[in-house]
Order: sequence, then structure tokens, then C-alpha cells
Amino acid sequence: MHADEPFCGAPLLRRGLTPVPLAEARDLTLRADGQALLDGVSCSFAAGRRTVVMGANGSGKSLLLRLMHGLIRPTSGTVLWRGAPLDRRARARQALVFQTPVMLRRSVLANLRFALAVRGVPRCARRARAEAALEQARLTALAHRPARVLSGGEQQRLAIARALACRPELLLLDEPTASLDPASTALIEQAVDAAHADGVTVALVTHDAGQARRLADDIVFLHAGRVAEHGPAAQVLSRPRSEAARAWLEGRLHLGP
Ligand SMILES: Nc1ncnc2c1ncn2[C@@H]1O[C@H](COP(=O)(O)OP(=O)(O)OP(=O)(O)O)[C@@H](O)[C@H]1O
Repeated sequence: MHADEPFCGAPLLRRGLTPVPLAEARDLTLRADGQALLDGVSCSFAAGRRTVVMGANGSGKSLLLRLMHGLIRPTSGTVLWRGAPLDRRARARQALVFQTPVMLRRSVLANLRFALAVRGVPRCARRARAEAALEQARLTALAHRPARVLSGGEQQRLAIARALACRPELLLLDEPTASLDPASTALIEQAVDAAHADGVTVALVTHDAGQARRLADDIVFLHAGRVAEHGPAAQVLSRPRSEAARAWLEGRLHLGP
């Protein structure tokens, strides 16, 4: 497969089935100050799978997630949702969790209930749904604490619980464990696993090759704003085809596009 070709899920392809990607980037270019930050990026997040986006600092991973979520518009190219251009309704089927979560100046529980209100969940259903999400995230004991005083790991778990309480089809996570210790990282990975087991499609940015091995079904490897590799995790991690991914996985420096 050519590195820039959309990849839609190897097991299905092996069985002769062609899945429609849940979300797809088609030839996305993003320019700023005369510079291409993303340059002809095509890739897809296949339904029901966990796609891990990897690459060096500044390779364009966060920008790709923001484009896929419609937070920013590409200079050219298209973001597709179930084969049609991304629109407001489709955006509501996604949830994006930032590396540094944004918490309202309210309690943990109120943060969850507010998110549900914004998504139009009826008032009578909010409390039960918020409490269930807290229990799943093991945050029930902290329900009435101001969200902003929680530790980094707890805030990240709350941010993911808040996103999942809205029942997205696609959960986009931008380096959710970047500054967390192994125990907090394990709790986040459990939450991702549970969401995936519930049928949520996951796209996750990480620098951690161990995390990619544990979580990824597919990998998109970006280098200097381009897709260097896109394929099943087992293949990309053990037999990378691009020099950029090979060097990165071996911990060597690789400079230049
Ligand atoms: N609004 C912007 N205007 C100009 N340049 C930008 C803007 N946002 C991001 N960039 C640049 O685009 C490039 C890619 O940024 P991005 O945040 O996607 O990288 P990343 O792969 O997520 O990096 P990291 O691993 O360090 O988080 C970087 O060089 C960054 O400086």
C-alpha cells in the first residue's frame, strides 16, 4: 500500500469487505504564513477501531485531530464523516479531549452535567448519566470537589468521562497521558479500552511507543506534515516502511522531510 493511501481496516479487507471509514481526511493541506503545516494528508479512522497517530514534535498530529473535528478548516482538501463532508451534526457525534483539559469553575459532577446539558440531554436524565460516568472513571468520591483542584491525572479522567457521557461515535484524544505517571496512564488506557469495547471508535495521539503497542489497531505516522505510514499497528510497529518511522521507533534522529 502506498503510504498516502487511505487505510480502512486490514482484517475486513482480508475477508474481502471494504468498510466505509467513520472519518476520513482527503488530501488535507493546511497553510499558515506561507508554510504548509499539513501537506496532502490522506488517512482514515475506521469504524470500531483504535487509530493511534504518532510522529515527532511538530509533525502535525494535533492539527490533524483539530481538522478532523472541524475546529479548524483546511486550506484545501476535505474531511469526510461516513463518506459525506463533515457538518455540525457529524461534529456532535465526535468528542475531542485536549492534552490539557479545560474544566469549568464548578464541581466535578456539575462539569459532567453541564456537558450533557449542552448536548441536549434532557434534565431528568443528566444526573444518572453523570453519576454513571463518574463511577466508570472511578471519580465518584470526588464528585463534589471543584474540578480545577483535581490532579492532572484526575482531570484527564474527568475530561474523558465527560466526553464519553455524551456518547460519541468517535473519541479523539490528544496525548491524554503525556504528563501522567504509570498508574494514571493505566487508568486512562482502561477507560479507552472500555470505550472501545462499547463500540466507540478511537483516534489517539501519543509519543509513547509502548502505549501504541498496547492500544493501537491501526497507526498513522506523520512526518513533517505528511503521512509517512498508515497501516495495521503490528506491521507499522514491527516493520516500518518509511525511514522516518523506522528512525523514530529505534530512537534515532531523523531530520528533514
Ligand atoms: N495556528 C498556527 N499557526 C502557525 N503555525 C502553527 C499553528 N498551529 C500549529 N502550528 C505549527 O504546526 C506544526 C504542527 O503543529 P502540531 O501542534 O500539530 O504538532 P504536533 O505533532 O501535535 O506536535 P507535539 O508532539 O509537539 O504536540 C508545528 O510546527 C506548529 O508550530
